Amino acid sequence: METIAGDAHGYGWAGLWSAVASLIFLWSMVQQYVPAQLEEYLTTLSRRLHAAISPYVTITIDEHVPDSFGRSEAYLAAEAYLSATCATSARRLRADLAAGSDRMSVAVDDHEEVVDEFRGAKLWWRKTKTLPRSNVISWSAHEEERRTYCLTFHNRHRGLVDAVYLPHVLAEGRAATVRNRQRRLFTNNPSSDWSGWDGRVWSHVKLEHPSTFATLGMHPAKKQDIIDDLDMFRDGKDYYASVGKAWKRGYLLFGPPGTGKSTMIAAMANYLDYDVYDLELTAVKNNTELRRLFIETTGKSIIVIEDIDCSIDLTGKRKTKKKKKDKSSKKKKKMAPPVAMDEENKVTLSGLLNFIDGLWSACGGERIIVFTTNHKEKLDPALIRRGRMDSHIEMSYCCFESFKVLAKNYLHIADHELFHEIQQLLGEVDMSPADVAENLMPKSKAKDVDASLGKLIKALKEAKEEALAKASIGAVNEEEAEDDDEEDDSSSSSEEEKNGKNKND
Ligand SMILES: Nc1ncnc2c1ncn2[C@@H]1O[C@H](COP(=O)(O)OP(=O)(O)OP(=O)(O)O)[C@@H](O)[C@H]1O
Ligand SMILES: [Mg+2]
Repeated sequence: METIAGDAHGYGWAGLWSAVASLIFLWSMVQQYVPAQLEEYLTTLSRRLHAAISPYVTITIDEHVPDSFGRSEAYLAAEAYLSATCATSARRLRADLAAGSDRMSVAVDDHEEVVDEFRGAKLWWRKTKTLPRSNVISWSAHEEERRTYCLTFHNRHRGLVDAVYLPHVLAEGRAATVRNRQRRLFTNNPSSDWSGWDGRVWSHVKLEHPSTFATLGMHPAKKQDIIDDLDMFRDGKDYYASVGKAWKRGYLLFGPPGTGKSTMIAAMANYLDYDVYDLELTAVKNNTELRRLFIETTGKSIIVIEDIDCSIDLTGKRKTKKKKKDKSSKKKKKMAPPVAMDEENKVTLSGLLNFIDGLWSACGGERIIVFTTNHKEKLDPALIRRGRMDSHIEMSYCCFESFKVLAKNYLHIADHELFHEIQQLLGEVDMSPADVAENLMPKSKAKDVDASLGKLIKALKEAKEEALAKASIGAVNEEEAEDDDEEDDSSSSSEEEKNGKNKND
């Protein structure tokens, strides 16, 4: 009996399997040979029937939208929202490691359903995946599988979903994406690489600079002003919209080398949690390339052009129109690089101005633009006027307040008997925070505070002596120059007298 029953059972399973296999085979044949139009017609018909009898509404959000590269923003926001809010209720999840990231992101797996509740409404999210028709040859990876989120809810919640729930999903999803993202440091690729197989105009690495406002040596009041300014900007979306301004802000950081301009940019990026686009202008051939680079930046980013006075000729045409030929204009001409003549083959001042505040800056909000320079006076006033470079921040030589921050960073001390002497010396000598930091750096693992401070005092005294020596040499030279001038004057006047005499004669 047992054997027969076992046989009957076995035959039953085999029969079932062969039936299922035949059905699958039949379905694949039907899929292959039923014309696409008929399949579409049947789908539409079944949907209409369903809509006529069901009180539920379904909204679909596709992973890829036609005529656009990459995944749709709505899909990504929905995915991030579900991962952040209701993924824990899902039984099947999919973990992934985003390129260049350390963190695993977990999302709802294919064909999994999760339930969300919002203001008393129940909403069902289901992730579906459709495979391509087997007789369609696809060249693009994302055309092979199509994923879609289907949001289903009762018809009576339609108003709520349209007006409140979907904007909520978008906002929360975007916020979750920003929270989870690995911040990146982008640099522009030379345009010869833009036509490659991936055609990327920017390359990126992880942004891992440790600088923060806490470790930045600067006067506390000035630092607080900058932090307040950044807060205003970050939370100012509605304000900028209400005054009709693009949501962007320009900072000009100027000051001698080693005073912390680049360090400040990293601190800003860390504070705001923004990406950094380090734009190397010398690698950009013309204004068209500049526009393309700008268009391919994303929001929540800081676009940086370091040493703006050296990277490019930004003197514009204004200076060529000047015809004064006095001594000082000759000097200025020597300092400035040759003026761009061929606008098609060069980034020009007007191109950069467009980049900052023209049409191109309106193609997306929440961007900060930072220029750094050691020579503010060399820049065209049009480039740095308020409204373009809204805030001009001078990064100056190390003051006592900055020194205290550096001492805390490097030696973990807030006070010391040598501080008074250092305060006096810093009042008399110009030393950059970079040089002060270098002197404070302990020589060995065991921090010898006295030795480090002693080294700094020695360096400050040497710098003071050097400055005094330079000043006395300068004074001597000036005296000599004055004497020469006097001699010239007297000789020329005696010549004039002679000439006058001759003329009179
Ligand atoms: N204000 C500061 N606070 C803390 N560290 C600083 C500061 N300024 C300089 N440093 C230190 O000195 C180094 C050089 O500074 P940074 O590159 O920011 O100077 P910079 O102003 O950008 O100089 P450059 O004009 O040459 O580009 C930094 O790595 C940092 O360690
Ligand atoms: Mg720098």
